[in-house]
Amino acid sequence: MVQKQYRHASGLGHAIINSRNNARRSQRSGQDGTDLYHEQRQQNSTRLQSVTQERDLDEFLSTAELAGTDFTATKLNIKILHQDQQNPYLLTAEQELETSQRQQSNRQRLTVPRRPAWDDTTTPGELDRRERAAFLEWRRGLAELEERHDLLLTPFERNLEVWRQLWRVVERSSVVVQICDARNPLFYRSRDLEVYVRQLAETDGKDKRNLLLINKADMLTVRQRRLWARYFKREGISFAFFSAAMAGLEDAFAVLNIGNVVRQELDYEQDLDDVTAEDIHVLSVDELEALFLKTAPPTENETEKIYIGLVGYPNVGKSSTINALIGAKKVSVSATPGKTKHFQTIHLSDRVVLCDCPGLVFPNFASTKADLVCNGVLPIDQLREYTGPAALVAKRIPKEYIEKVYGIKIYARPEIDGGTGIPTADEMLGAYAVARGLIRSSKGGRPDESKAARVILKDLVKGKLLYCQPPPDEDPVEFNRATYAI
Ligand SMILES: Nc1nc2c(ncn2[C@@H]2O[C@H](COP(=O)(O)OP(=O)(O)OP(=O)(O)O)[C@@H](O)[C@H]2O)c(=O)[nH]1
Repeated sequence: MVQKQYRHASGLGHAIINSRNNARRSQRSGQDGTDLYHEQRQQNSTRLQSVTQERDLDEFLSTAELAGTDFTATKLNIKILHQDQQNPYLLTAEQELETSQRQQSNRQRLTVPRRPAWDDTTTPGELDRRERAAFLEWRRGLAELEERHDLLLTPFERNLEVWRQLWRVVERSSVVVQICDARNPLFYRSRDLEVYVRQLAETDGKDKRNLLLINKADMLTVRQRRLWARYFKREGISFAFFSAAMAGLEDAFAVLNIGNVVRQELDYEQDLDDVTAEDIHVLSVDELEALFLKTAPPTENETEKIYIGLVGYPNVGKSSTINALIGAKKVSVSATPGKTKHFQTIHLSDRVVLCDCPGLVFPNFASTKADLVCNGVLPIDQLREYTGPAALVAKRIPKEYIEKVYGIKIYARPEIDGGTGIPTADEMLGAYAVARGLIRSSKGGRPDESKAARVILKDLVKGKLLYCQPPPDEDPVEFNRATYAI
């Protein structure tokens, strides 16, 4: 029993014993026992460094068995974190890096299905068979990517009929507009669709162009638009900012752009110098229509119609954009994903015809399910595991901002008590549930965190709680600072 206790305490015990022995050894090594200066120095240096000490410390960290406690050592600073500070459904910084490297090396496998080749001799039956076979092959490739490489993908469209609609839109259009949500443009962009558009242009011999329309630009600050504009320009991506919500509200819309000029001067930054006021201008509907015409490849004559394909994930605002363009409610707008079911053509003017594709989720990488929920591609009402997405909200959006939006107070375990100062999912949800009186009757009146999560996550997706993802290599905290300072 005694032995067992001794073994159990070996890490910490050894660290202490070694340190005592070191001290004794150093005392003994003094020739005459009077060299106090050297002794002190030796003791001091033992305290401040070193290899031996690190070894003892490592041993301590790797063998300590304090239940519910995790250790992180940063240089000479040791932080003791409670395990509940790291949500098991989120990735650690190391895992994030590792996942992102794996994603990078498999990026070219995120394809959209291609329509197989056909000509006048192909019968409809034969084409149907080929399309099904090609589609199955494509699905197999993505399934393999998910399973063998352990990569999480968006819940991409698995209905061949929807992809057939996309094929028709892309074949028909001379400009393919991918509409993205400004809060995370790259998440909603399919690079491979752009490749497909270029390939089709080559095989069909009819020029086609790509355009990325960053909708919901009203959710971005001027600086955020500038950083994105710089990124897109450097990447050679044709882009434009738009706000379907503001398009009809002239005063609010004007503020978006007048604000630009004033604030642009105020927050002048050298490295954003190559971004012009035009690059970050939020287009009016007339300007958007003019951009479609300008982007389209030259036509043989002035009367030839130009087909503009509008493509995008559910809920990025395709219907709102079309409504803004046509200026009348001919297309219904809804907050429910997946409303637009069929490819429809809308004659905007004598020259411009819009081809509206059903909203569809492209294959793209995601780091966690929580990330998918926060980007609005997994339905919140059917959510069972809500702590991951809630923890992501609490991690990304400063506590003070959440408190202000809801008029609540959130307790977060302070750093001195092993916390991070950032609320955990439970701390944030508990505070919200208590403040709103969301109580679980079946659990003896305990706060209903699941209901709280649903409300908060829906507010995030709607933009009431605002978080914007920065371009690659930009710091998210810095990127969102102005939003949370208001
Ligand atoms: N803040 C803001 N919200 C917008 C904007 N455009 C659309 N929305 C909102 O985003 C939600 C989805 O808009 P829709 O136009 O229905 O989206 P959709 O892409 O047509 O969706 P599907 O029909 O499912 O394909 C609605 O709640 C809109 O009010 C915008 O420019 N700014």
